[in-house]
Amino acid sequence: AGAGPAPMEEEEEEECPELVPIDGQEVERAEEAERGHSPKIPVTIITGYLGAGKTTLLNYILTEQHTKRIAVILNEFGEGSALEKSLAISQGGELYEEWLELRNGCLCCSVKDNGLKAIENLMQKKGKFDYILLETTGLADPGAVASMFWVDAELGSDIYLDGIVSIVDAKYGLQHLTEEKPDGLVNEATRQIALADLIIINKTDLILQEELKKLRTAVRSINGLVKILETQRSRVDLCEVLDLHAFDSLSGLSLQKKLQHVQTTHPHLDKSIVTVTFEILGNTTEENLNEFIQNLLWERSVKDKTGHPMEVIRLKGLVSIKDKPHQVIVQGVHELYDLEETMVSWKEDDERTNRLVLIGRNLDKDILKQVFIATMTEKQSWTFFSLSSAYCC
Ligand SMILES: Nc1nc2c(ncn2[C@@H]2O[C@H](COP(=O)(O)OP(=O)(O)OP(=O)(O)O)[C@@H](O)[C@H]2O)c(=O)[nH]1
Ligand SMILES: [Zn+2]
Repeated sequence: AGAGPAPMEEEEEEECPELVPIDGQEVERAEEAERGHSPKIPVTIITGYLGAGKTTLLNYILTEQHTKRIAVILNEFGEGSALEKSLAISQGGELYEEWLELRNGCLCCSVKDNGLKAIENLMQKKGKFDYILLETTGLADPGAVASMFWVDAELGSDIYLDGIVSIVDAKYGLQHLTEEKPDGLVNEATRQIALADLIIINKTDLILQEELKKLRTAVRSINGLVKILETQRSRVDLCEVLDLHAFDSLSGLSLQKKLQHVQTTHPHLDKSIVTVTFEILGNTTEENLNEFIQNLLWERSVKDKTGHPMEVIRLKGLVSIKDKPHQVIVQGVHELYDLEETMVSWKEDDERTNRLVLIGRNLDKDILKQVFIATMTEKQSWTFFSLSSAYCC
């Protein structure tokens, strides 16, 4: 197995946006209010294996960030089923804490039925938050939680998913990645890396440079697209963590830049989750693109050479749809996906192209390319599917 691609953050110095001054925010709010709606509130999901440093990161953010009113939702599982969740709100350095009562232990269901409602109620009582941080339990699949917020945004909620941040324990990260699961399931640590929009390798004080390099290579082999930071005590530049806009069309421009650097990776650890990326010139149609994605994510009918269905955990891309003047961003998390037109327009017809990045298992680049090309050229029978659909256990 070759090494992963060169870490892109070294080539591509992404400028850190300045924090918006308060009066700027107020102007923005006033404008929004005039238009009759308040700004949507971002949710950042913070995931990572047990003890990786999630709470340390939350506390760091709460102490560093003074201009935003941040609500923190902790999804800590106790001994039995989690019947309560603690919700902390920070304002001007003070921390309020409340307990949410949840009907069952499943965060995705309970937040949906009850948690989001609880957040809304709380906002009515205490005034709006500017930001929500959600710490998942170390064993959670962030995909389920992410899907929920993502779907909810489509349904007109005033909360939207901003990004998934995964913290990796520098000392035990490699060990977590190699953990065997029954039934050959992908282990949690790997899943958390595959889904992340940002990875923070924390506790670098505990390991040698050589070990850190190994871990970085393993992380990169799983997710060829993600930005990787290394920290101690989860101390990061907040602009690297907050307001990533990883799931909306605003990420169109930055994704375009990133897609230039991402490379297909090679299986590194046993569970062979890899990143596959390819580019195909030309136009596709919305119907054909939907069919391609649905065959992949829903039907699982796209198989590798040995007949195993390809399993996609995360999907991102910029594609060209016939007759659409702008690039279209494709986003997928597990079975959920979404197409959205970006602000980036195609300058000339001869540069129209489709770039996809898939993270998952049994992914075969050549087969994927062929299937994509086929859906571009063949006339598919017209079928109606809604663009995204809610999934929940
Ligand atoms: N040596 C070292 N210890 C750290 C670092 N960051 C956090 N810790 C410690 O690691 C322990 C776990 O950190 P937490 O922030 O509670 O981790 P967590 O991911 O929230 O843990 P759970 O919620 O239990 O899954 C705490 O004792 C922290 O003080 C670091 O960079 N270096
Ligand atoms: Zn559920």
